[in-house]
Amino acid sequence: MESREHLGYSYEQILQVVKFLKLVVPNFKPLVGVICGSGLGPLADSLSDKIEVPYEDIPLFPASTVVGHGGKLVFGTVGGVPVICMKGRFHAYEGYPLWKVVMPVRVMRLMGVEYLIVTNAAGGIPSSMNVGDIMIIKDHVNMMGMGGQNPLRGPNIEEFGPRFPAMNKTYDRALVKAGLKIAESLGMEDMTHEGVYGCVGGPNYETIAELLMLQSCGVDSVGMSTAHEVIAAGHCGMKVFGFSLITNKAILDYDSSEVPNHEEVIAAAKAKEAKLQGFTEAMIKHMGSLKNAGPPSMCSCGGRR
Ligand SMILES: O=P(O)(O)O[C@@H]1C[C@H](O)[C@@H](CO)O1
Ligand code: HPA
Repeated sequence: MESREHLGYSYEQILQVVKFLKLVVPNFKPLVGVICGSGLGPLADSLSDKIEVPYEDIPLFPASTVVGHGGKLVFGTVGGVPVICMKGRFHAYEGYPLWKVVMPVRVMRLMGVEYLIVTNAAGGIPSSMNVGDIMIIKDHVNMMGMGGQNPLRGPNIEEFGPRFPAMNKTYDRALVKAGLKIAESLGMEDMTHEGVYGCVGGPNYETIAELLMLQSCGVDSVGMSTAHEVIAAGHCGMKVFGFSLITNKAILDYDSSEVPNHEEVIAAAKAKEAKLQGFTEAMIKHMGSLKNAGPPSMCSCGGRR
């Protein structure tokens, strides 16, 4: 066969990472995976009985290079629910190919994760969204994917999922509704929205014309991550819940004197640390209760696991 560009880790390489982690945390089967967005690493701090593994100690793992992304896998529990947390994610703009960006999602799946919580820092487009609000993600527009940059590009690994996966059910509706209810029960209803996340490549923030285009496409929050992880998670049958922390308002006015910057992004995340920890913990407990009550794994991963 004609040779093709190298497009990812093999199933065996991902298993190799899983085998390493199972030696570090024997008998630990996480139900929930959490990916912490920019400045949102403290979401991992509320885990009990924590075991932290720096990315540099894990075979084949990329390194976190962005300020506000810690660079550790954290294992622990929340209300008795076993959780694996990525304190620090990888972005395409760091120079990583997308198959590398999503490798930890596949590792999580093979460790046993059934529910994935993705979080991010993002710019808020509707004027009703304020800095410090959260937006529960009901769907995404993946600008990078539409240009052909997709973490599933290349040979399909059948053990994870099909060649042509559907994406219309990937943000689990029941979890979106549960998230809205949980936010209300925590007194967060005035700061909680439901909307569509738009993924751009970064690392520059958007021009005004780009933001206006995204707005006209139905995008409510804009960021530089998440969609790739969600695609990989949907491909291997995970149930996904996600939220954006609105760290800055999209600037749509040519005469505005404001300029978006990463410092304000980190500061906005710091200011909401406690609330977001409480919200994420409640979502994890809810996922634990679904597992106890409901039917077994919905994963499409078959074969060799
Ligand atoms: O990892 P996330 O998507 O939360 O980080 C956002 C996007 C860029 O990495 C950075 C820009 O400030 O924050
Ligand atoms: N645009 C893109 N990514 C972001 C933003 C933004 O305004 N804020 C935080 N991450």
